[in-house]
Amino acid sequence: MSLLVLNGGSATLKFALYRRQQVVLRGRIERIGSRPQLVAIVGIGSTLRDIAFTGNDHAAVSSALLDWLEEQDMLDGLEGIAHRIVHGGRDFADPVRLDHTVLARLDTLVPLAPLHQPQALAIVRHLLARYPEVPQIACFDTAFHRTQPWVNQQFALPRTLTEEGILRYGFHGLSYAYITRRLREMLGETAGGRVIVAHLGQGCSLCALRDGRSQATSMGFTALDGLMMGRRCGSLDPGVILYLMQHKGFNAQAVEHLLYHDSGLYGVSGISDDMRDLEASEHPHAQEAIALFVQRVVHEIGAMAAVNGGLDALVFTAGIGEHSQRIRAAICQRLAWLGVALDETANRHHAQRLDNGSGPSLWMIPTDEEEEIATASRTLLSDMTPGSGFST
Ligand SMILES: Nc1ncnc2c1ncn2[C@@H]1O[C@H](COP(=O)(O)OP(=O)(O)O)[C@@H](O)[C@H]1O
Ligand SMILES: CC(=O)OP(=O)(O)O
Ligand SMILES: [Mg+2]
Repeated sequence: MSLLVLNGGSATLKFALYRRQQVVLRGRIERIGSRPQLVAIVGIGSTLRDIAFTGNDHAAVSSALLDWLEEQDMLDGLEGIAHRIVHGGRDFADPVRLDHTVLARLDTLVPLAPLHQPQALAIVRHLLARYPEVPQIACFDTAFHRTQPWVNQQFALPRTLTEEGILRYGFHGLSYAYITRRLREMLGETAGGRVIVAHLGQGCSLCALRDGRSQATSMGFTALDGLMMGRRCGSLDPGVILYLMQHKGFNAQAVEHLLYHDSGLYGVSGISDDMRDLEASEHPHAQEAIALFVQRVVHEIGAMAAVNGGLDALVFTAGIGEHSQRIRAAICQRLAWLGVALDETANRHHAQRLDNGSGPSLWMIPTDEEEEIATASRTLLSDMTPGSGFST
């Protein structure tokens, strides 16, 4: 029996195939929307390079992936497909079986996550038609934050709007749940301290944890708020949007494009949304984009430390957090006031433990959203398919 996990990002599709509880195959397809390309595959002798990507959207790319997996006999005994769904709104927190009724409710959240929700739901619809008997499960990026204290979920807006669900939801919850589990395995009781996790990837956010639970996070109603990202600007004075609409002729669509596609590292550098390209560039605008990125992270870590009343541990994860020694060093240097002291050799070698023995502990922990999705789905799947072995 096997479980396929699909994690659709704005321009990526990550996948992992589990047999029992072991991952037997995983990989990622990047640049969906322009030139889909398989970047890495682990766990099987052959590669997906021979895959023909005839279409260029998430449903077409997932279809090509499924064709290939079938050809390799990898889907024999497929008993479930589990998805990362970015927005669960107020109604969805626990993993849920996807059917057309649930999909219709998740459709209403598309405007709150236009980079992620429509792509993921298109994949689900495609797979429901293709494998009608295979249960599909949604795991939500918002779920981990739903237990936050009331004050950290509110905007200072009129209550009527709050009651309609205009709240701070927060995202990257599957990543934070995975990191929390890893910290607990590594640290035991001390993992319950004042922890900040910095998920710095294409999307970036912070989470303040206490007793292993989310206390506050930098993303809000949508995945636009908080840190500067690859193409998203993060926190912005809402007055800027009013000004653009009232005086510069921007309509809602133009604002959406500006905020989700043209801003962030890409907009400030004018070069790339990818930290690797900016680090390699000597152009002053690339260096300024990096400086602003670090400034925003430092600023928001200060806020998260204030929420938690101090800092016992700081974790870096996701693409930039896992791979950029330069960004980690620049952030840690600016956090000396919190007692943060980086071991530069450990940082250069991308070691798991990064502090020099004094101050808060510092960590680099590769995230694994697919593993979290697989774990979160198993109980539901075992209830649906008794004897399947999903819970064993
Ligand atoms: N070696 C590296 N050095 C610096 N940044 C990197 C490196 N590898 C990846 N990144 C950054 O990580 C980003 C991708 O992060 P990732 O967490 O995989 O994104 P997502 O899952 O949201 O698509 C890239 O856009 C790039 O900015
Ligand atoms: C929610 C979000 O921003 O996700 P990603 O980092 O995959 O873009
Ligand atoms: Mg991501």
